[in-house]
Amino acid sequence: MIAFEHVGKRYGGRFEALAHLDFRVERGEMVFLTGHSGAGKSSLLRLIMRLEKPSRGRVMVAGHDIAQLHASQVPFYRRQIGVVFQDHQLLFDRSVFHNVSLPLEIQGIEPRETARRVRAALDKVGLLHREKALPVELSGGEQQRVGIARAVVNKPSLLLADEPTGNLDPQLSADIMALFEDFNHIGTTVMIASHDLALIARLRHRILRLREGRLVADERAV
Ligand SMILES: Nc1ncnc2c1ncn2[C@@H]1O[C@H](COP(=O)(O)OP(=O)(O)OP(=O)(O)O)[C@@H](O)[C@H]1O
Repeated sequence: MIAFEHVGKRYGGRFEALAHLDFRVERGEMVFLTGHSGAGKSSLLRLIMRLEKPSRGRVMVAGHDIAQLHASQVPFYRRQIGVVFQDHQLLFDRSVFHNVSLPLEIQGIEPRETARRVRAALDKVGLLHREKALPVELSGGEQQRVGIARAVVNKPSLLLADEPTGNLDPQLSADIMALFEDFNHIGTTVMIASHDLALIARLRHRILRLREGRLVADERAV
């Protein structure tokens, strides 16, 4: 699904945020990405989203070198990727329903189909009964689940998350990770950047460890 081939990323002049990255993630895998602050986790995810291009090497996704995509193809490429952020980036003047429907509205999906898909996504994250609520009326964990519903409403084949439990207490963090596991069980490839070492060690998935932009360990659960 994802292959990094000798990938390096420099910002500006000489600073190397990522270097010599070589790894593959197979379709249907669930992988954690960890490392200290500044190790390059977000940069790596931004390369997969094609928000950045590598300075060296190739990032292959579903068999394509994504640096070669024409600008007009990039929106279609991104639609197969669901993204969850730490601060969930919800629109606070829109209901839960409308936050989740936004990606479908942008694509021009007709309203009845949109409503069906939004409710299916909200159902999966356990928030169907909150569709009319505004984000401020929800707890932090519920807000993050709205962010996840929005990320999966397009049924992406790849789900990326950048510190999705960063602001949550341990129980809510475990609940959110269980939700990612549910999506992984139905075939979605999942990659999660997290520095919550205790939590990710318990979950027993593959862990890629970055240190100063290099891959220093690739640990598979036994
Ligand atoms: N757009 C940018 N321009 C210049 N430097 C950048 C840019 N984005 C990231 N960096 C630098 O690249 C390095 C890696 O940053 P990155 O955000 O990928 O790390 P991270 O592991 O996600 O850290 P954190 O957990 O703090 O978000 C850092 O030194 C950062 O300052």
